[in-house]
Amino acid sequence: MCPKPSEDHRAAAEQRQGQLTKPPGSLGALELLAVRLAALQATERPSGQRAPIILFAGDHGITAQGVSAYPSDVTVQMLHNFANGGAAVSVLARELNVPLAVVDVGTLGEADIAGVTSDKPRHSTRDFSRDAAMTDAELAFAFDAGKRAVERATVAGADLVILGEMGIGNTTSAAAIAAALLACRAQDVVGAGTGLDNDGIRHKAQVIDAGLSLHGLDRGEVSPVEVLRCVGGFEIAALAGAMIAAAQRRIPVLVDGFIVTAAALAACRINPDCAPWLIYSHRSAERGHRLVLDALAAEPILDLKLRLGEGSGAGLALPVLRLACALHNQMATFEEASVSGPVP
Ligand SMILES: O=C(O)c1ccc[n+]([C@@H]2O[C@H](COP(=O)([O-])O)[C@@H](O)[C@H]2O)c1
Ligand SMILES: Cc1cc2nc[nH]c2cc1C
Repeated sequence: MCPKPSEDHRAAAEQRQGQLTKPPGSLGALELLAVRLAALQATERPSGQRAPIILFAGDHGITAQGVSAYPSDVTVQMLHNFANGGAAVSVLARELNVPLAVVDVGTLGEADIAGVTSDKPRHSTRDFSRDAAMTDAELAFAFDAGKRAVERATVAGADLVILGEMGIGNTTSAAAIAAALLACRAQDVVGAGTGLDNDGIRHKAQVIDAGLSLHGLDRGEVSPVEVLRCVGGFEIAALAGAMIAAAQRRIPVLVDGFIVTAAALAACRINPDCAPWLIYSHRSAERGHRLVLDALAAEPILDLKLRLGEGSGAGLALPVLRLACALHNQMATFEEASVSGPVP
């Protein structure tokens, strides 16, 4: 069970929005965002100041089938880049003045990396075109690793958490999860990922359809836990666990791109009560993202043709969210500013 947003605070925030010196609705989605955050944070003054980023990384056995434009080595190489402050999300975290926690929940890396938390059930998932990606125990471990990361990142309090991921091959896993849960063909949700050409995308779709058929996940009415176990990734399972853990702690989540949204779809199927706590940062350029967002009735904040991952889209949406709060909290009312309301 997850708690429900505060309807009293939502009503108070809606009323305040109606009194601020602007025509009603003129700040569009920013008004809805501030009202929604007020309800989630159960406060009259919503905030996005304390917004730790948690980035989960894992490797994928399915890369053996030639489904990514990059080799699996890049996942661990990027962990070093995150730790050294040179990745896109590292720059955003510095500029936004938020902490970045990087958690290795299943990369191929053998050695510990300074600045990266290692909490992994196994090095890489299995190739889901041959075997289930993980065992029940490995799935449970990764799911709980997500929960542990939320606990660590929010001990000092958090207004929300930003969730991101890194894992070569994970758009294949995310598309497989989406196709299984939305009961559609892989071709409806598959995309270029890090940069496949059209032939590569067709091959990727065939690999996914064959995997779904092998695991009996192409027949609708599938268990979301079984979908995660058979075709998921450790970072995707950790993301789903983190979302449910955050919702249980009344902490809103800023959801990043295609992969984090696929994790959100799984989390919402596992525990529908977590849905109100998930805020979608952007519409990714990855082709399947629109369909998954629509299935979640999600209206993302930005649409900037991003397709990087790492939590970078969510980082870019954070200033909009912070400014929506500042406007809500600081604008004068018609009465305070002695401004006339609409013509009666
Ligand atoms: O966030 C997105 O929408 C997104 C779209 C395409 C690719 N990515 C990133 O690219 C990697 C996966 O791409 P691929 O082609 O290896 O499956 C992974 O590290 C993701 O963070 C991320
Ligand atoms: C370089 C690189 C950086 C990334 N960040 C997230 N996914 C990525 C994939 C690649 C290939």
